[in-house]
Amino acid sequence: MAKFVTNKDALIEKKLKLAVKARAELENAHKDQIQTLSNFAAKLAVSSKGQDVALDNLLAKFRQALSKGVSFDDLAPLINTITQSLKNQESVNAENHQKLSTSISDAGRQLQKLKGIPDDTRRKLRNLLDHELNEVNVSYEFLPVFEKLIGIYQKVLAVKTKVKEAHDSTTSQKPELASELLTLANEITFEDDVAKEVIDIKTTLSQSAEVDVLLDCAIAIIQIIANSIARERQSAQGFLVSLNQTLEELHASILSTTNSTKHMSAELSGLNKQIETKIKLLNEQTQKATSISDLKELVDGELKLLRQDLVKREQLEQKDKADLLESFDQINSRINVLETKVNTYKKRLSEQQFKSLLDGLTKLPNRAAFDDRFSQEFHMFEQHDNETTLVVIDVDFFKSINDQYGHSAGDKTLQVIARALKKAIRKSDFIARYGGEEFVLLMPGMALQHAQPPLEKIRNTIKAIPFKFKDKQVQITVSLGATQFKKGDTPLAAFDRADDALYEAKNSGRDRLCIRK
Ligand SMILES: Nc1nc2c(ncn2[C@@H]2O[C@H](COP(=O)(O)OP(=O)(O)OP(=O)(O)O)[C@@H](O)[C@H]2O)c(=O)[nH]1
Repeated sequence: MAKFVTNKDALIEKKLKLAVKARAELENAHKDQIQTLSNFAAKLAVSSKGQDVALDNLLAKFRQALSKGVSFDDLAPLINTITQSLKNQESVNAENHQKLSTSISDAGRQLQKLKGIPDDTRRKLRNLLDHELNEVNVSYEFLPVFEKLIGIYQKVLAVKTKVKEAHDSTTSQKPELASELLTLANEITFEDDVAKEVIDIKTTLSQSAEVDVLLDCAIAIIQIIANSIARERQSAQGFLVSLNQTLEELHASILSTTNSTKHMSAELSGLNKQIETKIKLLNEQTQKATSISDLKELVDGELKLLRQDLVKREQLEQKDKADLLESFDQINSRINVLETKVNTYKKRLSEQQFKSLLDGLTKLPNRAAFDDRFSQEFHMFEQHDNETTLVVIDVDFFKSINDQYGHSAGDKTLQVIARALKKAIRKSDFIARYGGEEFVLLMPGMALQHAQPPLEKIRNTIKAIPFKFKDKQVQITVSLGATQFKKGDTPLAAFDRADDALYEAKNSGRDRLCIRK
């Protein structure tokens, strides 16, 4: 019996041991599973960290629950929520993937539209957009595509920056230079045959301030001036040559007259001597004559000879006179020719001088003429206290006329305004084009206090001109700044005062007259 019991106990003990071992193995397996699950949750948390804060929190909670040994039943709702959140994340990821693909594609296509991309870069870009981008399935695969696209962008940028730098260095803007050249073009009076060329240059200058364009214009202006100087020099040389020729002819005429006169007088004195000798001989012979008939015969013969000599002498004298007269006539006509030539040249010179004081466009006196007259009037004021009003007149918004209707419309406007100004002032006043769209008016003998009505009249006259551009009625106004010479002034101070008054007129709304005492 004891043996039976022992055997039974041993069996139970064995079974128990087996059961304990199995339980331990089960517990270990469970532990392993929990560990694996925990590791998985940790990995998941790391890999999806930052995508969604709620998912991050859920996964952290899950790992905590696992490490605390919460039962699977308690974990089930958490796992459900996580699964749902992961699903949501999936669709967000798919959407992001699509967005990323579209934005890479858009960026690339935009780049493709640029001109001047090197061929191999353009090829790489095409391949990236047409193939490589389509092969991307998961977001991280975008990274190499991105890198390539950025590389292409950098290359294109480098090419474009170089081109722009080169472009910038040659096409920098110099508006002050443009305006100086325009003033120069306005001040020089050109011959009619280059007028069109000058208008074109002025149009270009008013539309562009790029250094390249300015250089072209400057060269064109220099060429026109050089041609005009060459023409002038040629004509001066021509004049000198013909003057020289005429002088030589004159010299030759005088010389030949003197020679022939000398020759004639030698012939005449020879003839006179001959006549004298004959008379002397006749005298001697008459004294020697013995009879009247001898005498008669002798005298007759000698008288005949003498008459011949006298006729010859008379002829010689007449010829001498005629030659002399003819020669004087010749000299006279040559002198006349010379005089005409000199007069023509003198006239031409004075015309040139006059021309250089006239503004080519408006035909009003130019700035040089104004400066001259201004200092004269100022001098008169200093000497005689002559009351003189000085006015600066500027066309309002003139630039916009050029911009909207073209430079030649602007030129025409200036001509019309200049004519109107000239007509509106007194005979004793002096108006000049100071430059651009600015005019200056000197009113000698006019006190500032009396100048207002005529100046307002001028302003209204200009305002009333019915300008029409491109079939559009356009009103053009001017602003005026006026002052009067006063004791202790310098010309510059007076001018600055008028200019300040103009500035005030411009700043207070234009189309008005402002006065500075
Ligand atoms: N057509 C033409 N334009 C000229 C001439 N001389 C100067 N200009 C232009 O006149 C314009 C003057 O412009 P701004 O000085 O800005 O003055 P504005 O447009 O009249 O404006 P405000 O004076 O301020 O009322 C510039 O665009 C010059 O290019 C010229 O002889 N003919």
